[in-house]
Amino acid sequence: MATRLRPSNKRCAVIGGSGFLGRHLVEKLLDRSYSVSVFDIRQSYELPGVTFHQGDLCDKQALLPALKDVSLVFHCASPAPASDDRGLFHKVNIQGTRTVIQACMEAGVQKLVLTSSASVVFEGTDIKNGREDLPYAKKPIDYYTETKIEQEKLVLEACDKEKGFLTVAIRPHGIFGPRDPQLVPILVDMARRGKMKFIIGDGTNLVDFTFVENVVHGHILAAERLRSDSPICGKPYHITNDEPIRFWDFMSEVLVGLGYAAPRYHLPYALVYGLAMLLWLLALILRPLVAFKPTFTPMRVALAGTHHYYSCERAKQDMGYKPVVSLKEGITRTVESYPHLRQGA
Ligand SMILES: NC(=O)c1ccc[n+]([C@@H]2O[C@H](COP(=O)([O-])OP(=O)(O)OC[C@H]3O[C@@H](n4cnc5c(N)ncnc54)[C@H](O)[C@@H]3O)[C@@H](O)[C@H]2O)c1
Ligand SMILES: CC(C)CCC[C@@H](C)[C@H]1CC[C@H]2C3=C(CC[C@]12C)[C@@]1(C)CC[C@H](O)[C@@](C)(C(=O)O)[C@@H]1CC3
Repeated sequence: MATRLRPSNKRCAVIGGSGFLGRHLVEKLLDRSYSVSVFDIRQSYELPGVTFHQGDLCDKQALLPALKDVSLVFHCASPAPASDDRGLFHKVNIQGTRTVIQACMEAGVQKLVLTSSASVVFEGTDIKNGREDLPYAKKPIDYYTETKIEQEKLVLEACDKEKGFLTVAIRPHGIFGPRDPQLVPILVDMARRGKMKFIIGDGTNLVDFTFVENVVHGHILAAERLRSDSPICGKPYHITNDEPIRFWDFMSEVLVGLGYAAPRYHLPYALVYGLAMLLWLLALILRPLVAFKPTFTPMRVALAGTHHYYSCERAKQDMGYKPVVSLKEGITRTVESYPHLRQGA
């Protein structure tokens, strides 16, 4: 029996759909009766109704089959920030994104929603209620952010109403939630290694952490409002929980929720940042001889010791965005989703 084709505007592809954000996005799109194809370099799950295409997004011929009869593409693939692999970031986030844009145009895709990052404007100094018109960081702190800036520029510049190819960039910050691979697991690993006894700085710095379902909600809102007469074409949008929280209160709530002690002793921010820079340089110099990855990178220390929270007023105004899960509920659901990371597990 022929499968009933959904209207073209309900046929989408999620590039990076095997990842943390990607899988939550796929699940919500299925709930909203989209037909979904996933393109990813790895397959991390199976879901009824999802067509998986395995390949490297840098390979256009691998990409094109996943974009057949698709009108909407979500691009949420990226190498893991912790890899700190400059060449890989450049290959995937810059050259690969060019390939994604070319493939979308060749395949007749009408809408491309990019998952960017609020940190494209972050240079390691305080940002309080930052708006989207802040300039891109001239000195990004790490290679990941350096390539996320170029990636966002490529996608927003590709927006062309005449050609019927509309793009928008979503800038989440500090995504957390069930199945997150890089925040809670790394935090717990540090706690288990006795590295979470200290608070970097005075502990009062406010930051955004965004529950993953709110990020998904923002992506789908943008996709469904992306039309040639919409104000969102070719623009970036912060999507946050709209509840800035003290960085160290968030860390403590997650750690205590999982049975670990909260950080207690303060260390001067400048001292820790200077040490992190020294360690980074040492790792760079010794890389040909020995590969080691410092836990306290300059980016992580900067994120831990400065204010960095962003206004999502533009998303509220242009897309009617508001968070669907509160920070408190998000933290509770996240802690409950990691029984294997509990102290003593
Ligand atoms: N996690 C956060 O806090 C956060 C915050 C802001 C923005 N982002 C952005 O959100 C997106 C998703 O992040 P995540 O946390 O889900 O990461 P993730 O690592 O869980 O998912 C990324 C996915 O991309 C895939 N991928 C990587 N290279 C690929 C390639 N060459 N070809 C095909 N697939 C490839 C990976 O296999 C993975 O499944 C990324 O673009 C990231 O920059 C993440
Ligand atoms: C106390 C330690 C120094 C920090 C321990 C927790 C740490 C592993 C996370 C705290 C903030 C997180 C974060 C990202 C990764 C994990 C943390 C550093 C992030 C760099 C992931 C990529 C995103 O694009 C990001 C830059 C963003 O804008 O959301 C993230 C910023 C926060």
